[in-house]
Amino acid sequence: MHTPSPASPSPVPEAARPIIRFEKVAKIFAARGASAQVAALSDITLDVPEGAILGVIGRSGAGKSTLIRLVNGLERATSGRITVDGVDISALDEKALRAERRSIGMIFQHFNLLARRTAFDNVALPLEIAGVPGREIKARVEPLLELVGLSDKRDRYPAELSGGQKQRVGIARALATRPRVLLSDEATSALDPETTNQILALLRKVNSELNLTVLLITHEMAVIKAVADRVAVIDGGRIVEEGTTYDVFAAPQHATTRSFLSALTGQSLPPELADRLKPEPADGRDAVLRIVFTGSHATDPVLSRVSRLLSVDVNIIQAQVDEIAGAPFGVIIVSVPGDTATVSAVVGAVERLHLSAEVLGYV
Ligand SMILES: Nc1ncnc2c1ncn2[C@@H]1O[C@H](COP(=O)(O)OP(=O)(O)OP(=O)(O)O)[C@@H](O)[C@H]1O
Repeated sequence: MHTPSPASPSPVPEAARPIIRFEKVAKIFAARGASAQVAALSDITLDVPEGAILGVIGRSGAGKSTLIRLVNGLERATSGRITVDGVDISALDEKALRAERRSIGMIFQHFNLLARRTAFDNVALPLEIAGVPGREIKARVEPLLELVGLSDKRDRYPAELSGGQKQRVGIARALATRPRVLLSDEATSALDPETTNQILALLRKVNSELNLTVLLITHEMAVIKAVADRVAVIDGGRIVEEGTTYDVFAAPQHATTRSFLSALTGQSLPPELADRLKPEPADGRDAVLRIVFTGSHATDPVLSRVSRLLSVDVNIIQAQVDEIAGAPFGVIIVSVPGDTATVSAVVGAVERLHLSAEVLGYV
């Protein structure tokens, strides 16, 4: 049951310098007519390390779009500071902001291509606006079309392209001015799963080949799992959890994170079992445990060791081995006899093998 990720991310050193920084940022939308004011973001402090792909995940209305739009100045912060490569975006006037946007590429859910321009001319547009001479435009656009795999579609109009091809044009256009960072606003939400994986693989490719930092927003944990080195979970305008994708998947701390993770296969219980699960132990009930296998221990024969060591029957209910950020990751749901002594012996034995075990309930 191995789900291949689009590409294996290369680890970003923990100590990489932050290229995008949010420092105590708040955004309040003013009241209008009968609508009250909205605190869209509160106390956001977040670093995006250079060369990383950081994914921000949250439900509808959590503040994701507002957060990403602050980075290229499409929204202005009410308080706090946002810097991109040391430049304080919140302090720029409109003219300086337009110049700065050349170093901040952006791609969109609905691609935002100009219908009357070919693929080539869409990619060329930001260069035309920047006053780059025609010959140089050609020399820059052609390799970009090649990079995104669209050389043979250069003269096609958006209406003649598939969703995935349109997003490839969007990516090439975002890269035209050689940005240092790329913002991705739900770039795969309008695409089917296979095309989503291809576009995520392309993002990973441009991230590693161009050392481009990517800040993406999404409402899908599968996107985070496939492509992000780090993840920030946003809820009600606040970041409730942040860390490497691997650590957050292995040990989610916040209820919102857990609920996003439960949508991924292997994390949640089969519904029939979930319905029967009781919070308290009782005579004759078995305990249901979730054991998470990570890193170098992901493929250890832990269950047979625990079973042999403690002479306990370990019954596997569900098992999945996967890959997150290029490293193996497994989730196994088991049941064991539910008496307190056995449960704590099993949990202790699993933890001594450097894995984590959580009692989900009793059946
Ligand atoms: N221009 C605006 N004026 C007033 N309120 C706004 C404005 N833009 C966003 N909001 C409010 O700010 C909050 C956060 O919105 P935002 O669009 O950032 O959320 P989101 O996480 O991107 O949601 P979705 O996934 O649905 O796009 C919401 O309550 C929204 O109604």
